[in-house]
Amino acid sequence: MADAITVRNLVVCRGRRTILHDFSIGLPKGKVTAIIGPNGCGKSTFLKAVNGMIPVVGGSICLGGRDVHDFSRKALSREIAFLTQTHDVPPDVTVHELVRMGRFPYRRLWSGSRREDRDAVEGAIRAVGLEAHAGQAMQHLSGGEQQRAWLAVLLAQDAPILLLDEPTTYLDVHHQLRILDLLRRINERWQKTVVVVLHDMNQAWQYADEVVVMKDGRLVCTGPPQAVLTPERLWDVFAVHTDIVTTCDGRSAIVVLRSDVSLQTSNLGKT
Ligand SMILES: Nc1ncnc2c1ncn2[C@@H]1O[C@H](COP(=O)(O)OP(=O)(O)OP(=O)(O)O)[C@@H](O)[C@H]1O
Repeated sequence: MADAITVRNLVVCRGRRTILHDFSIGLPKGKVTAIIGPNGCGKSTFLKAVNGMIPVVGGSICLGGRDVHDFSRKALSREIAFLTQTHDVPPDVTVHELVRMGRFPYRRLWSGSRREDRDAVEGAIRAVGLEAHAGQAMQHLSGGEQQRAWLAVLLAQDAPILLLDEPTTYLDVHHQLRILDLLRRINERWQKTVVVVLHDMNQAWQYADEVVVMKDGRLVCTGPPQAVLTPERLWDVFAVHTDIVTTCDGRSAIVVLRSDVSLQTSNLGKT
């Protein structure tokens, strides 16, 4: 299986701190890869580096043999669409106007709105189920509706690689699964490469072809969910006791039994 993104010996620093240490990985083309790891381990930093948004101190990040830093911003946006964790929306921008911004990589100077742009925007709004809100200002939408609007921007961008940083934050459980189903469908129908940061290990278990486990800015391991998300590893990485159970529909799932309370309570008396 070819890699859509090849990362070799990546080192990223923020200020004086090294956040990613000698990080090497291949993210397989046409697959759904979930990245999991504790808060602050460098997941967002990794996605931002892949999207060429932050400087790297060492190593390389290549798309089809070409370093991401050799692409112009517009050319890279035709290859990678990135849904960040937080968003700033200019006041009074409607959902439709926002999603139209996803077509920026295809705009030419002086060209008006083309039919394919309009189709892409309307298709993306439909895909996330926001048709009824298309004319509404973003600031009047709920957190979950706003999140779906941002996802529509990503879909309208129509890049072969989608990077998503916690796309299910703010969503109720129904919409979380709807978004993950949608990503799966997009992946299967158009063979897009999806790389998604998830905190819910069961979502990674169910939706990902590959899971990347990170800790302290380093790669712990990568592989199919069942091989990677073992109770032993989840203990090592998250300090939680888990079990793998069979559900009533014959599938398997991870159950979190308890966290290592002793680790937390032993610190309570310290100031
Ligand atoms: N601009 C910055 N300046 C300084 N430190 C930063 C900056 N951005 C991130 N960091 C630090 O880098 C580390 C990794 O942050 P990052 O956001 O990549 O973690 P994460 O794994 O995505 O965390 P979370 O699960 O909480 O979203 C954190 O300790 C964070 O404080």
